[in-house]
Amino acid sequence: MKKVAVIGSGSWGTALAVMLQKHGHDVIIWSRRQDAVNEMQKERENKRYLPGVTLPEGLEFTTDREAAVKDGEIIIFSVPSKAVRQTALDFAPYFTKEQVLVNVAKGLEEGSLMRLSKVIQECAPQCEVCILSGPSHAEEVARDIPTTCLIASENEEIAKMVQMEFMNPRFRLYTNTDVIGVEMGAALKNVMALAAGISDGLGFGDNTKAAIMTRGIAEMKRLGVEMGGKTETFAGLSGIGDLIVTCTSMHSRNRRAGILLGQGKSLEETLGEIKMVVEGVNTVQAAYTLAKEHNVEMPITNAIYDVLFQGKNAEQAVLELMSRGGKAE
Ligand SMILES: NC(=O)C1=CN([C@@H]2O[C@H](COP(=O)(O)OP(=O)(O)OC[C@H]3O[C@@H](n4cnc5c(N)ncnc54)[C@H](O)[C@@H]3O)[C@@H](O)[C@H]2O)C=CC1
Ligand SMILES: O=C(CO)COP(=O)(O)O
Repeated sequence: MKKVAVIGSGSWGTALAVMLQKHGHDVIIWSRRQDAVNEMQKERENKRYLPGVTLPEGLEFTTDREAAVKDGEIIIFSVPSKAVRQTALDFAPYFTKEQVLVNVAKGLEEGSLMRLSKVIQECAPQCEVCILSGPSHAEEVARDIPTTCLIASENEEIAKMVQMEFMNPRFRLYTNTDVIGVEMGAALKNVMALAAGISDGLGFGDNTKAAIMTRGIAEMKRLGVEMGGKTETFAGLSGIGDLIVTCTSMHSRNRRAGILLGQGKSLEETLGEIKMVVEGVNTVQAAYTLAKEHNVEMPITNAIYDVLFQGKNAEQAVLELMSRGGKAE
């Protein structure tokens, strides 16, 4: 079993650390906050981000970057997309070329609109970077609920190594070499989860949700393929799989944010209430810009952009989506 370091002590980083430690790895979590480290050490719980889950014996915590990664053979990056570049730059001097970095954040970099594995690779060119993605809420993975994900890397050997290390009877991993398709699916499904939540918040039904998911995956695929991803990846775990879980689960931060928006709360009020990262908000802006740049039709994305950033009434946005000219499927 390889030693694992987890950078970031939010819900996902903590859940992965708990799961890997319980299944035999030696895991250390790096947090930027000393009070979080103290609490996790003393109380054996991450009360803010993963309440109700006991942190297993042996799981360690630190705020010291060098100490966090010096023995780690696999390093998990689990900070929100907005923090990925700075975190990678801060850690880069301590990484060695033997270490494999696994990004688990789902989003695109604000401004550059880059995929996150590219951002990390740019900051730490000495390391292999791969991606863990798929339908996997932290709240369930931390409780050993059977989950399937994938490890994506153009280097299949690296993907297989991480797959073999991280797999256990409660956490099944597939490999995938379509890094672009995987990362675009992971990022764009959060936009659709906002849409699904808004629909729920407006009081619409299962028909509406099915429409958002089906037409949503169509536009996710259009942009993803235009950017170099493969069509079939969008039918897999990091496409339709993650779309299903995020659009339907009450664990989803993006869906819950959508529900509040649909109920009439402002974006500011909504983010204040969720208290965890809602990646779809930044991704809507990125996807909106990329769709324009690549001349790809993304009606649901555009509608969510208008609701979030142009003050459009959500019900009006739905009406406009439904009243577009007739099309062939
Ligand atoms: N929570 C989940 O079930 C899953 C989350 N993800 C992705 O993982 C990423 C992290 O999400 P969560 O753990 O849910 O977030 P979270 O909201 O639970 O925690 C965010 C963590 O990042 C830290 N943080 C915030 N700003 C930072 C900065 N500038 N520098 C360093 N650390 C910073 C916070 O202190 C906190 O520990 C996101 O991209 C999310 O989409 C992916 C799969 C599942
Ligand atoms: O990516 C996720 C599940 O696969 C988590 O989604 P949320 O960020 O919406 O909770």
